[in-house]
Amino acid sequence: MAAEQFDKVADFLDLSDELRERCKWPKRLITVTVPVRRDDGSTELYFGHRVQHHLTRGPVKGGLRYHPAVDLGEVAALAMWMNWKCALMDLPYGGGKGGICCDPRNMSIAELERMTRRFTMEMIPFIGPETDVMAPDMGTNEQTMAWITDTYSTHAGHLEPAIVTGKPLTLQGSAGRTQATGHGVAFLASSALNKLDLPVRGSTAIVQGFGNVGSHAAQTMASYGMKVIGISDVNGAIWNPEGIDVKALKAYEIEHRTVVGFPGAEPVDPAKMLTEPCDVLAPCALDRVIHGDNAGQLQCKILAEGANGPTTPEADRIIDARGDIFVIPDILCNAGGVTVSYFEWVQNLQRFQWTEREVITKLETRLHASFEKVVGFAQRNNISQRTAAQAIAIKTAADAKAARGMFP
Ligand SMILES: NC(=O)C1=CN([C@@H]2O[C@H](COP(=O)(O)OP(=O)(O)OC[C@H]3O[C@@H](n4cnc5c(N)ncnc54)[C@H](O)[C@@H]3O)[C@@H](O)[C@H]2O)C=CC1
Ligand SMILES: O=C(O)CCC(=O)C(=O)O
Repeated sequence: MAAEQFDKVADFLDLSDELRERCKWPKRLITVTVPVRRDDGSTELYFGHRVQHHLTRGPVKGGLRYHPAVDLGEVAALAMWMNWKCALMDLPYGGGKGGICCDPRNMSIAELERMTRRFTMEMIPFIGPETDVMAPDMGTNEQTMAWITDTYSTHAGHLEPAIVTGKPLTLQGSAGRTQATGHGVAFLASSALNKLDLPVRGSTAIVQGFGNVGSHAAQTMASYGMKVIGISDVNGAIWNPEGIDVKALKAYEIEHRTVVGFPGAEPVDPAKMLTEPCDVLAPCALDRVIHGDNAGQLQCKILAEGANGPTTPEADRIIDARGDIFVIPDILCNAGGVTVSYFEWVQNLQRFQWTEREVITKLETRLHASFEKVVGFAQRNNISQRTAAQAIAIKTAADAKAARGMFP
């Protein structure tokens, strides 16, 4: 998907063959084996990957994912998208992504800690505040980042907070980082409603996924007065046409580790939920959930892509031909996370702390500017908003490569 999208945009930009090759292929692909002692005394081997797409514009930045579907190809695609996301948001970074093929839901906290520390040790030659700065993604969280900070800092002989972002506040994490991605999704969904002259208050939303991104997107949408009528997670989906009490759902989910069974809503088929009528559909979990078989049935006005890669190229073609859905493409829609990660890294390098209000204000200013840039570019060139976002980003990256010159 990432390569197909790239080729389309490279054609649009008329990139030279040399720049096309240099922009498309990742700089470094690293795979390590991670032996982990399980709690029962046995040892299991996991495969960990980190792909550093480009270092042309600065250190690479991007999350670390723990999921059974992780493989090198997936990580490479996610690293390429991170590259465009950072360029679109004008962050001084290239893109990177990492992952370990494992099922974190079937591992104890002690096993997760041992796996994270061993992976970090294997990565030490390749990461650093000026080369590669990881952050949370699916299946990882601020605790994972704390273990990475500790392992790296122990090796360095001093605390190195800028080695990762998305850390706990006690380890110089940034105010606002935990909610940043979901906040950005909701903020941009409300910007899109404004663009379409639809009222924000009382508009309806369906959110797939209730993890870091989905739960904060839903909570922020609810705080804007939007009605979140459907929410799903890996175990199932729930529905309430009057609007789900998202705060109460969060408390329920913390206790039960699922949204299923929440007393303030009815169960609904998770696949069918995606094609129900609503103003905003926000896929905030997996990739490729909007595909050739359901794109024609979508009844949303706005598709706010909180997840990375939720829409296949085939679905894109169907949505483009329909012309009645306002797409906020992933590299813009979920860029709130990496933007506040950048703020965290800057604060860490300066040994300085900003308030949550400062962080959120700076975040919204950047998101608003990029949103307007993408929507305007798409309109002027009569292209989709995904192609517009990627074109702006790929041109930025290609111009930086060209400015640095060709090979020595
Ligand atoms: N955490 C972050 O700051 C950022 C995350 N993203 C992307 O957002 C997406 C979600 O990431 P996080 O929220 O961090 O992960 P998470 O691990 O915190 O939550 C994932 C959620 O997806 C749900 N889920 C898994 N399989 C599902 C299925 N088949 N149907 C419905 N729900 C399902 C899980 O139950 C959980 O609620 C990923 O694509 C990630 O790459 C993008 C930008 C930043
Ligand atoms: O916060 C970051 O550095 C990266 C977040 C991420 O992995 C993403 O935007 O997909």
